Amino acid sequence: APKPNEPPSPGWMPLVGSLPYMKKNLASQMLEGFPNSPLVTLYYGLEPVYILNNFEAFDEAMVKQGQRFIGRPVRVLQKPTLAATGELWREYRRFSLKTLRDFGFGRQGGEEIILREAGELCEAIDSTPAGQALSTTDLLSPAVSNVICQLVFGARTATEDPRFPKLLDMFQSLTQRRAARHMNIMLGANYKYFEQFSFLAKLMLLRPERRRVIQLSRQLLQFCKEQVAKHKGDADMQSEPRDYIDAHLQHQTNLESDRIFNDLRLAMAIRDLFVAGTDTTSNTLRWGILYMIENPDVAEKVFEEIRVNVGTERNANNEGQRQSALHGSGAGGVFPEPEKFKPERYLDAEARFSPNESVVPFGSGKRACLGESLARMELFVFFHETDAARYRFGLDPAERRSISEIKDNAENHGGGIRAPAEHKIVFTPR
Ligand code: HEM
Repeated sequence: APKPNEPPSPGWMPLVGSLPYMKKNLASQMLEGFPNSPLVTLYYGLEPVYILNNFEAFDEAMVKQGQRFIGRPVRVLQKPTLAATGELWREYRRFSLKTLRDFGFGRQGGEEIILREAGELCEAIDSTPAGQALSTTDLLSPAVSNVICQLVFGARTATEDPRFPKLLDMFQSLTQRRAARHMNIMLGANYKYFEQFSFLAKLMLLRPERRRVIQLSRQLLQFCKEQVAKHKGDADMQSEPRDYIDAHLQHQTNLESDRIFNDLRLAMAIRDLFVAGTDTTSNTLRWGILYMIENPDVAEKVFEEIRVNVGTERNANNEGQRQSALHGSGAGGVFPEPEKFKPERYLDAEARFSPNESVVPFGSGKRACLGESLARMELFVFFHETDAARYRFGLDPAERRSISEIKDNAENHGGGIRAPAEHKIVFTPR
C-alpha cells in the first residue's frame, strides 16, 4: 500500500495501482485536481511514479538536480540506446549530437534538406485540384520522415521505398491510435518486475493488441537492421560519411572494442531517432494548422509578419506547442487564460519575440530533446516559410466534427503523443 508520506494521489488499488482513477485527460486532471501540489503520485502497479505538477517542481528535478534525475527505468518493450541510461545513453547521446551537428542540423546544411522537402510538399499541394481536401497526416508525415531518412539512411526513403508507407502507419498506430494505449502500458511496465514474476508478462500478453505492439516494434527494428546491413555492403570507410549509419560504422571501426557501439545498437539507435523525431514534428505541424483555422486573425498576422520581416513570427509556434502539449509538458498555472490561444504572450513591449522559460515542449536539462534544433528548424521551414506563407487553411467542407472535437481526439488519450484526430484540410493558395 502507498506510504503515508507520499505526495497526494488520485487513488490506488492493489495490482492495478492508480489506473482506475486516471482520467482520459490526465494533464487537466492533475492541474484541476491538485492545483497546489508540486508533486502527485500515480501508481503503475506497485511502482510509484511522481508527476512534476508545476514548473518549479519540473525545473528543480530536470535542471537544478538534473544529475540525480538523469536515469530512466528499463522498460519491458524497449531496450533502448538513445533512451537508455548510464554509460550507454551518455555515449550514444554524445555521438548522436555530434553527428547531427556534423550533418548541419541546427546549421545551414540541414536547412537545404528541409527546404527541399518543403518544396516537394508544396508541389504535392499545388498539384491537387482546387478545393480538394488533403489529410494532414498523409501530407506531413512523409515530408518530415524524409528529413530524418536523409540524415540516417542518406536517402529519401519515406517516398522512395515502397515499404515505407506501411512503416509510417506502424509508427502512427504505436504512438497515436488505439494501440498507443497498449504501447504505453507496455512501456510503463518495469523490466525488474517481469524478470522476477514471469507470470506478469504472460498475463499482460493475453491481450492480442499488446502482442501486436510487440510485433510492430519488432518489424520496425527489422527494417532498421536491414538498412544497417545494406550500408555495411556499400559503405566506404575512408570517405566522408554519407549519413548517420556510415558515421556510426566508421566510429565502430575506430574503436578497440564493440562493448558499446555495435550493429544491433546502431539499428536500435536509428529506431529511437525515428520514433522520437517523426510524429512529434509532424503532429506539431498538424496542431499549428488547426490553430490557424480556429484563429484566422492570427493566421493573417503570421502571414503579414513573414511577408514583412522574419523575426517576430515564432510566437505562434510557441503558443501552438504550449497549447497542444504534445508530450504533456504544458505550462499550466503560469499564464492568465491558459486555455486561450494568444501568441502575443511571447511578445515584449516592442513586439519582439521574448520566449517564456516555462514553456518546455522539448524538456530541459540533461535529458532534454536531442533533436530540438533539428525540430525547430523543421517547424520553422515547414510551418512559416511553407504552409502559412503560401496558403490559407480551411477544414474539409465535408467534415462533420467541429475543430474542438478534432482536437479532443478521444482515441488518443493515454497515447505517447497527443495528436488531433484524423482530418482533412483544404489549402487555398494566397
Ligand atoms: C516538435 C518536435 C519534438 C518535440 C516536441 C520533442 C520533445 C521531446 C521531449 C519532451 C523529450 C524528453 C525529454 C526528457 O525526457 O526529459 C525528447 C527526447 C528526445 N528527443 Fe525529441 N522532440 C521533438 C523532435 C525530435 C526530433 C526531430 C528528434 C530526432 C532527431 C528527437 C529526438 C529525441 C531523442 C533521441 C530524445 C531522447 C533524449 C535523451 O533521453 O537523452 N526529437 N523530445
